[in-house]
Amino acid sequence: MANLHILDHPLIQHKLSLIRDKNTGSKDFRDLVEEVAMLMAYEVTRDFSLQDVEIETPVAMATTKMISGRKVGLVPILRAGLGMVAGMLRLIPAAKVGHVGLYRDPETLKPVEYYCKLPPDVEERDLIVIDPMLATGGSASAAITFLKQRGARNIKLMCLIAAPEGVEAVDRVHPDVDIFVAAVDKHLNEHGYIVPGLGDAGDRLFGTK
Ligand SMILES: O=P(O)(O)OC[C@H]1O[C@H](OP(=O)(O)OP(=O)(O)O)[C@H](O)[C@@H]1O
Ligand SMILES: O=c1cc[nH]c(=O)[nH]1
Ligand SMILES: [Mg+2]
Repeated sequence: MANLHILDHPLIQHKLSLIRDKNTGSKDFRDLVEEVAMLMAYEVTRDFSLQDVEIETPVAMATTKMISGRKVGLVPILRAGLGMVAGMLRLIPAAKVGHVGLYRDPETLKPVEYYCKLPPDVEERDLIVIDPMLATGGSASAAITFLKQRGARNIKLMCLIAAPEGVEAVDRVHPDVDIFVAAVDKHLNEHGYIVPGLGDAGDRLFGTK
């Protein structure tokens, strides 16, 4: 699939194994999710354009490069997407953060919206939707649809772990969206959980359950 990018850097894969381990407690889980999000941000921003700038080093004038004026927005899907925000802001500190609150109904597995607060100029920004888990794809698809309804056009999706079903679902509804993941797992189980996955990302981040 042309718009699926699997980020297989050794540091990302090593940390993802620790995140998956059921014996990793909430504090380490949070730290690792933040670190992996930061490492993934490095790849997700690879296509940012550069412009020449003139600077004076202690030795000479130089023509060098800086990121050109695109504005960036991060859009975590609540709750679990919050765990990835701080790591991404370490690399993209000028980004504004919008929040979309969705939970997945445990019976129907359909997303239910409960919150949406976005930067006012969302249509001018390059948006990165973030959520650790892409399972059926319902939540990510719904979040991207909200953003498009509010005028956003340039949207990427970044998740730690995806199920093949979720990648296909997002690609079917939003073929214009590039999807960045650290791993595509085997399948979903009968409760809609990714196998082998990491369990419930929100519960593991925040110690609920
Ligand atoms: O691809 P889907 O089938 O929609 O599932 C993925 C969604 O499920 C999880 O959220 P959850 O509903 O558990 O909410 P939470 O983050 O508040 O725990 C996860 O963080 C995604 O948002
Ligand atoms: O495996 C899954 C699927 C949905 N949400 C999670 O947190 N984990
Ligand atoms: Mg959850």
